[in-house]
Amino acid sequence: MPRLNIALDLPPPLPSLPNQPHPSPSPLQQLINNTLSSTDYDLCCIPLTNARWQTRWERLCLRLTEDEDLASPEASKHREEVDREADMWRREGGLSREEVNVCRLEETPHLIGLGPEWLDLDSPDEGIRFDSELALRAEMAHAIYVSLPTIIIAGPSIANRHFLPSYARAIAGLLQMNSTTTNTKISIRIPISDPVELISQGPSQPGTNPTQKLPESTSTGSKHKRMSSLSTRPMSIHQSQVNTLQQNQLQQQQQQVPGQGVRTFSGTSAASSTMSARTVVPSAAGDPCTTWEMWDYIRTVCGHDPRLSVTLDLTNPLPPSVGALARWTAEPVSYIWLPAGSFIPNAKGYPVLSKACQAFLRGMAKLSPTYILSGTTMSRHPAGGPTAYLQYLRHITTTPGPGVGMSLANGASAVGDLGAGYSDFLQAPLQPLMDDLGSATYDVFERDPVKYRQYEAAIYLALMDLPQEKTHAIAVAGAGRGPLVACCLSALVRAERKAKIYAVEKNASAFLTLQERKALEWHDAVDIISGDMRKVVLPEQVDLLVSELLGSLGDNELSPECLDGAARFLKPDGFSIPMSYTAHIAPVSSSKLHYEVSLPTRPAGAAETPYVVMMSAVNALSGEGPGPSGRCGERIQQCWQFEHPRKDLILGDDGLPLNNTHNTRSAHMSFHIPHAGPLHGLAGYFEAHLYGNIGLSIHPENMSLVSPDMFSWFPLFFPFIEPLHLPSNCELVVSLWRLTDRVKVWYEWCAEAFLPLEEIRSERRVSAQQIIGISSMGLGGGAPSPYMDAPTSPIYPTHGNYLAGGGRVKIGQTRLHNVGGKCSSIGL
Ligand SMILES: C[S@@+](CC[C@H](N)C(=O)[O-])C[C@H]1O[C@@H](n2cnc3c(N)ncnc32)[C@H](O)[C@@H]1O
Repeated sequence: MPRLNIALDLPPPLPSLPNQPHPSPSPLQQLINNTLSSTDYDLCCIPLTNARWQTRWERLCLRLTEDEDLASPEASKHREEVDREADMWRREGGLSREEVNVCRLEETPHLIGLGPEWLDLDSPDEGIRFDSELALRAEMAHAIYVSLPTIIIAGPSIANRHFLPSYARAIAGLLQMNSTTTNTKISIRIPISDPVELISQGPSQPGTNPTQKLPESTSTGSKHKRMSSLSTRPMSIHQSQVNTLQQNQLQQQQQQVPGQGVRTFSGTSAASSTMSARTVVPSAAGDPCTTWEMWDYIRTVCGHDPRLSVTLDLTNPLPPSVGALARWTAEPVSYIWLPAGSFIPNAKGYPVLSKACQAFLRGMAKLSPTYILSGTTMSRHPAGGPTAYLQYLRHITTTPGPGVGMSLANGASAVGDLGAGYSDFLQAPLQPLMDDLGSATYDVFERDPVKYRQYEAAIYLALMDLPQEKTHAIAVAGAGRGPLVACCLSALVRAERKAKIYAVEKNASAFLTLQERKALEWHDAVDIISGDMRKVVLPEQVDLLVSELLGSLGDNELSPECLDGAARFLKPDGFSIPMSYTAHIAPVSSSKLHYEVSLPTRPAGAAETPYVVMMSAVNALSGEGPGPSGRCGERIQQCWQFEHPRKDLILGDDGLPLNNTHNTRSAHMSFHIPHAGPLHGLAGYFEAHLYGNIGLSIHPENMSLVSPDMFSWFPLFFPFIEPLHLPSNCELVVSLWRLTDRVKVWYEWCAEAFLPLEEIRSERRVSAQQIIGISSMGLGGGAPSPYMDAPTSPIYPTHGNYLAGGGRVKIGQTRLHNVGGKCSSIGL
């Protein structure tokens, strides 16, 4: 496993600023250098600014409480002066020298900067929100000035979900600062879980501590005891609406029967009349997603900016659900914050991580996050001292073990060095029919011993079913540089059968290699024929038609069309190897792949094109089982099948089918989505039945049984232009078509999301009326729908095929992608 970076959150005190001109190195540089040279840490992490900045900001931006404000003439004069100073600061912005911990370019290369914890971008107090944003912009400007590689910004407050839009808008604004010139990245520190949600959903992971004290901000909703000094001004219409809304919510909450209501969590800050607004987006039992949902909201508002990432904070307990954890493997997690408190003591008192946490970190390794260890000097564990955390973490991150989530990276372990650099890299699928492959591409194919072993085994079994005394005939259609011809020759020897082999290849360059092999190795045992298998004529009919024209989805390199043309070669009782193949898909989430397909440098239509991808930072969204409604299929579902040879086709005089309609296909599949996530695309796989019990498979759940360690094919990725947000326990209906005209074949795809009524009405989720109540709680929202309990509600119809097995509420859909093959197609 590659070595991952580990950073030390430097404990206070930090060195004071230099007191002589241009010291080199500066005191901070010296501290960083000493730390990195005397330990095995790679980076250091410190707050960008210090307590003086907090003091000044609070003095300028917060109003004194009535107790503090003596209302004397001197006091109000003083207040006026401070207000003036505050407005000057609001106009000019900026930090002063003694307020920053980092002030020189040379100090930042090995540094991660922390933004202030005390800023409140989502405060219930509108003035505090605005002044927090101004303050953070000053920090960002400084971070950009000193070329800080990353600034980690404290995440939004779980208690203030209602004001998350303000938080996200402020971050979007930061990303715009010097956006064309700066490399400074922003990482949002998001807790791995919301302890309140975990407690309400049941027991936590063993080795974690669900009862630990909630962070202050979680329970109060406000980080500041005072109000904003801006709040002394006339209240905006928005703010007064928010206040009314919150009061209504509080009343509703008080009227609700305990245990059945909308979960709100509100508290008043000590001296503020403004309330917090913990509006929990309802999550299904077993899917703690509050904190992920906050991140999802922020990055969506920020347009999936590549300079924005997550710092996943493991201070809170891990959610007990593996699926809830696995979603982070498809997110841009650049940092993992590991406080000493997240370790547990082993029998000898050394700090170790729970088994669940180890598995989680191993699963995250594919994202190459940097770990930040904090609180290591606080002597929380009896043995090992401050370096014990680092040594243990190095051990965990360099030794392989089971990780969370299903691997979608077919053959990734077998491909080894050959696959280096392929992770999440988008490759245009090969078009071996339209294009002529280069020798280097054939070379890569031929390095996979498993594929040819399977073919040879299948050919051997087929030969064993032929009589020994006769001389048979075999056609290898699409022979390339000849490896399948070699497989046939070996199988003939093993099976003690005799056969003439005909090798057909349309790539004139590959045909040169075939000529050479015939001259030097095969001689009369093999006849080579140059041309398209749909047109060439063989001197005799054959017993076996061997081909490998399979793409990642099976049929996407036009194996069906080519083999329709080559079926003429077969005797009436002849066999094709492969005999059949199937296409399979699963809905996936991957912000990396979504970002890659959406890059402005890609050609038009790039986001409506299927790609071959060795999937790594990808999470499967679908779950096993039928879902709450009983309507859904497996986690990875079969779309369709092709069989060869087809005997039911009407053929023309040339022996070819009159048209290609028989090769069109359509599939409509329902998937259960147990854990909320954004749908970014579909992962496509194939399985081929070669002969007897021999096959090829890149289906993630079957590959290790059917053709273990085969690495010739990576999955196909069908992207969605716009991610579709899927809530937990919803149903996703995916439609995929294989279409064709006279000159090409193409795929079209789209998806729809539904929330089953069973789920909405289930005891585990809030009642349907409450759902409507929640969705209408935004400003201007009305009362719960009067149609809710009507038997033939237009919102929740309960009859008709479409809703067979119970109703469901449509919650979203994508557009149809690649209509008419306008963005991608495969030439016939
Ligand atoms: C995926 S490669 C397989 C090559 C080789 N059989 C192997 O397994 O390594 C497919 C081969 O079929 C050839 N091919 C594709 N369509 C063909 C057609 N219609 N007629 C003849 N050859 C074709 C391509 O040029 C290419 O060499």
